[in-house]
Amino acid sequence: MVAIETSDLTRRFGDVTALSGLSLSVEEGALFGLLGPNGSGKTTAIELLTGQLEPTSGTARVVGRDPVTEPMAVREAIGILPEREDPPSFLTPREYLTFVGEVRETAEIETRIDGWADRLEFAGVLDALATGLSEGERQRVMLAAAFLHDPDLVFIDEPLVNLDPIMQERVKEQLAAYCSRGNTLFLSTHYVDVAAELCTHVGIVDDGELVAECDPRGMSEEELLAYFVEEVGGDPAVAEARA
Ligand SMILES: Nc1ncnc2c1ncn2[C@@H]1O[C@H](COP(=O)(O)OP(=O)(O)OP(=O)(O)O)[C@@H](O)[C@H]1O
Repeated sequence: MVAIETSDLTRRFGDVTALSGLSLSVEEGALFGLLGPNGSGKTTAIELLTGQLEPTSGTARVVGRDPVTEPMAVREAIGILPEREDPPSFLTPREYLTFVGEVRETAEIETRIDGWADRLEFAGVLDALATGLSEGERQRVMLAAAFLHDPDLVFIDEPLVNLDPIMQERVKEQLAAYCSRGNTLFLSTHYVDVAAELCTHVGIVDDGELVAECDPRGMSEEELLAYFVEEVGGDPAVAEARA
């Protein structure tokens, strides 16, 4: 079954074409990574697929629904962690996650909050005001919010930003476990190591265009980096320096 399908999806902002003719298919159970340099269109793609932005042209289906005509149905079916999002400073993580759980009509909210706080190691700050949380703690709370109602498909823009190396490993384990249960993840990242280590499929975008797709399993990080640099027309010395 297909979780996400796009055809010629395009978004312009005035003279800037943020995303140009994206045609993509993501199977259910995939851990799909949209990999691209800064400004290549990754966030725009996520915003189009999650119904936050309307395309200039082209179409998308997400869990069988059209994000333009059925944005609420898409929103109900998915989880999302945008690139820049924090829990409100005047609420505790527990209060914020309870609110999200209630809006999402989540069963056993308390148990799920405790479960995610244990898995992502923020139980110690569950009842502290969010204003005092570190960047990494905020990111973990927001990750928990994206997964709290146990959606079949989750979008995450730059999943490991602000996390220390130990917590990065913990989050990678959780993301892989989520997909191993048959769920689908759509990540955007400009980190090749994240794509190489985690993803079952990678799409490379450059300047708003999908320039290549590959299965990174069986590729080393260096091989994926060399492939990425070649596809985005970067300086090969960057990849050679890492080999
Ligand atoms: N609301 C907007 N108005 C004008 N231009 C925009 C808008 N949103 C995005 N753009 C432009 O579209 C292009 C793609 O932006 P986008 O944020 O999708 O890239 P990205 O790959 O997510 O970048 P990064 O990795 O730096 O987060 C950029 O040139 C950006 O300046």
